Amino acid sequence: MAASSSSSSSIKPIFTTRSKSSNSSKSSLLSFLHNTKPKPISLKFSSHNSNYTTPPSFTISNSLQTALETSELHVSKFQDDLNVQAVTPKPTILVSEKLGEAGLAILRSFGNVECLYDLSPEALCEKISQCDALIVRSGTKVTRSVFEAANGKLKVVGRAGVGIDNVDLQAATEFGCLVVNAPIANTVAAAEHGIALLASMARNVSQADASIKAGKWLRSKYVGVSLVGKTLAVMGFGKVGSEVARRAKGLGMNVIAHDPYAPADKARAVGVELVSFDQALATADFISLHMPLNPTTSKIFNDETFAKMKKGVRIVNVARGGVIDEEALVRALDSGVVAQAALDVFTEEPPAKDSKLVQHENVTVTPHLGASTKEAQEGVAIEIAEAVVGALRGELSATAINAPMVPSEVLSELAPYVVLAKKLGRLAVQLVSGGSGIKSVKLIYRSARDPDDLDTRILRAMITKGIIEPISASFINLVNADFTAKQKGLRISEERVVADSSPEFPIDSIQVQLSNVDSKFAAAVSENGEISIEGKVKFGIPHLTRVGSFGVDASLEGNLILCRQVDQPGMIGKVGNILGEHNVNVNFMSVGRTFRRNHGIMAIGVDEEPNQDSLKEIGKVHFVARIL
Ligand SMILES: NC(=O)c1ccc[n+]([C@@H]2O[C@H](COP(=O)([O-])OP(=O)(O)OC[C@H]3O[C@@H](n4cnc5c(N)ncnc54)[C@H](O)[C@@H]3O)[C@@H](O)[C@H]2O)c1
Ligand SMILES: O=C(O)[C@H](O)COP(=O)(O)O
Repeated sequence: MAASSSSSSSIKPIFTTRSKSSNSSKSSLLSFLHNTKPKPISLKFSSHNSNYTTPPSFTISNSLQTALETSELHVSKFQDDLNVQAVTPKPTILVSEKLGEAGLAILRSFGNVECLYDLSPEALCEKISQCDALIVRSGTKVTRSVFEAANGKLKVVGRAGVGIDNVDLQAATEFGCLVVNAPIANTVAAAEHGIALLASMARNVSQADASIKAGKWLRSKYVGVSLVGKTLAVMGFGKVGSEVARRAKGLGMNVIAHDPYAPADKARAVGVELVSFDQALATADFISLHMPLNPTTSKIFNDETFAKMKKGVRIVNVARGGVIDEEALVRALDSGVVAQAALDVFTEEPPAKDSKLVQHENVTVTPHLGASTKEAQEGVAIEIAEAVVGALRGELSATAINAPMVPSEVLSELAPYVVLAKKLGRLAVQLVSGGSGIKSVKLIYRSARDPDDLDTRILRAMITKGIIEPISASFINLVNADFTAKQKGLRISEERVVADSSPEFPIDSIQVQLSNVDSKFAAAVSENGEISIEGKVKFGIPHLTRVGSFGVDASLEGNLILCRQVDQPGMIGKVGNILGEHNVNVNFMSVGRTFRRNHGIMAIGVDEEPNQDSLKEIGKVHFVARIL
């Protein structure tokens, strides 16, 4: 290799990416979920990825200062000995409503648990800034003020139950706070309560009970109606609705259902016909509500829709009070359009003592007891405690409401690509010249897998995080990456390219393209005028494999120097010497060129971060510097 001695070079040749070499830092996906100072939590993945030789336990460190994090991924030989709590300060978990003992025991084994029931909104706001996690049921309103008062400390809100209408999800997302729920454990309890209300309403059980206790014996007043042969419309054919349908069929009812999102085959499997909203209202003798409360379902049962119902219809609501316009229901009861209603839930809980609806003689009420069986409460407590502890450990939750839900086996497989994704995002943003604002990002995944068999949401979130974190004043995590990107006017699109390789590995390569921006490293600009970089995972390690039009092979570990050069003998030696003189150890060099003796780039991996002097000197090497 020969270095030319001719002159006339502009000296802005070097682009470096730096990294924290942080084997000591045991930060985790939690710091990626919540980005305060890196907290030492280790993230464990199961070991079925054949890229690994030892059962992998990764430490993903997170440092805002570092431009490109490397040395982040390492295989711990002490995985089984790693006691998470020993390396993690105990998080504080506030439980604001009664939770089953089994769940509390799980929480106590992990953090400091404070059970403070019946906190006023003000007291909750005051307390929350000391809490890493908050666990609620339906009685605690987790408002924007709570997230504001948390001052960045609150990492996860756990809803011990299904409905998350009492949590301001938008605010949670903006503040990067993960929300998880416990969607499974109370399904049967809610369905059983629905059936209990249905039967007791039809047979006037609660009214008759009250009258007999008041010393009366009114046998003819409380003649009921039969269920068998009647049509029940289940509104919302999800977990609870389908269980109610199953049970109602067992009672000999004809069951129809309305749910705009339920698959017809799921209904068919239960022997239920899916019908339109209006059809359900017009046909049903009984209507049972099982949809969530959200802006589209709020007061969906109102004067107009009651008018479409069969006269004398009977309504059960174990979903949410807010799906009914309660004043309209009183009018429908008074006019006889609705013969009876059985309600477990109310717009305001508890409802006003003089509520006309509650006091109505044709209304049966219970105080939001749907989920209140011993079995369901123990189950919910365990379900939510595990979800919250998992989130605090940095694991992605399968019940996350405002973040991609990634099953653990998928996460395990994607783990090295998650690291690659973040590094590519970080690298891409550093290639942009100072004055350019990034507006459009394209992510291209090359994979032999069927698109349905590859969930890229977490990769997209990681690349987005990598790109916007350095250009954002607020902390960015998986929860708020997309939101913040949108706020910044960043358009992110994804493309899948079918690769001709083995589907054994989920992804061949990930390419990040930034369009309509100038680059401080001209070689990173592809023929199409975009900043373009591509990476692959090789033996579990993220590699940079393409910069602009140049193929390279640089492990994204340690510090990386990228420089443009003219391909000719002597270049590697020259640059290597300069680094050696500055006591910077080179651990690899990769040269990419379009064709022989033409322009190329050099990717140099170094153990120590090179100082400005050494970079300047490298810049003086003519054929390294000249073409930049
Ligand atoms: N009373 C209680 O104690 C209690 C207990 C458990 C659940 N719940 C409530 O019951 C509801 C259902 O719970 P789940 O676990 O079955 O939830 P789920 O998500 O499994 O089911 C909800 C279903 O409603 C459907 N849906 C959404 N919008 C709809 C609309 N406009 N019309 C008809 N269907 C619509 C969805 O597609 C989904 O299939 C929730 O509101 C939950 O909070 C109450
Ligand atoms: O949405 C739910 O899970 C139910 O409404 C249960 O609410 P609870 O936890 O307040 O009983």
